[in-house]
Amino acid sequence: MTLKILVRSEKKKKQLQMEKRGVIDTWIDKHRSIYTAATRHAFVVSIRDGSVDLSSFRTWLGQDYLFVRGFVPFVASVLIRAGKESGESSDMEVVLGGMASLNGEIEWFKTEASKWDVDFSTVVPQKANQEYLRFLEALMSNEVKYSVMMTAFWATEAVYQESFAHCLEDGNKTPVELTGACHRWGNDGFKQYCSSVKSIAERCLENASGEALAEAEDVLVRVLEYEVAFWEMSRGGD
Ligand SMILES: Cc1ncc(CO)c(N)n1
Repeated sequence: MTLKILVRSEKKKKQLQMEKRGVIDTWIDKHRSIYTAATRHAFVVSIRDGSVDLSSFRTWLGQDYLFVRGFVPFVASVLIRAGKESGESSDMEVVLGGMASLNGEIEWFKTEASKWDVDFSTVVPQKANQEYLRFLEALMSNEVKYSVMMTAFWATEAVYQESFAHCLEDGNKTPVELTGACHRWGNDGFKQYCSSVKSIAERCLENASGEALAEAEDVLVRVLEYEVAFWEMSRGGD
């Protein structure tokens, strides 16, 4: 290949890659500071550098167990909408896969609770947890557009994926007792699943009205804010 043709084909490749960037990436760029706050929170960074305070971890564990129990009905409602609105596409299978992994997740929380001596029956949901779940509950309404719901669903899962994958990246000093949590959300399968959910959301947003786009962007930012507030709870210790 001559140099000219090579340069041209590289340009073309770049163009194609650019075209693949969807509206969600544009929003993340626009709201980069809150996105980083959600995915590189001090609690997550402390897991990665090994300085994590175990009482913070126990607080997070108890609160996240309650969150996940509240998250299941939200995912179930996404599943119902996927069955109704996505026609022949595979949205339903993707969401069903997410539901299935939540089953294992709840079991994992219980095992961790006994390991860390956390008694879930006495854990009380904190304000940030309640508010986040109330927000997700409002998104379960039939009035909420499928594209908006999917955007929220993706953002919730993606924050955990990005956060815990960071704790496993090169150079980490993550304590071995905490690698289970990191693998749960930081593994490649979960990354792939998040990417499938993102593609669904992007496909819906491509055909969305201006109003739906504005709502989806707003919901994305709010999820990121709720995630930051959720991590913040761990600061309080038990
Ligand atoms: C707060 C929170 N956000 C996202 C997830 C991922 O499912 C989780 N378990 N908890």
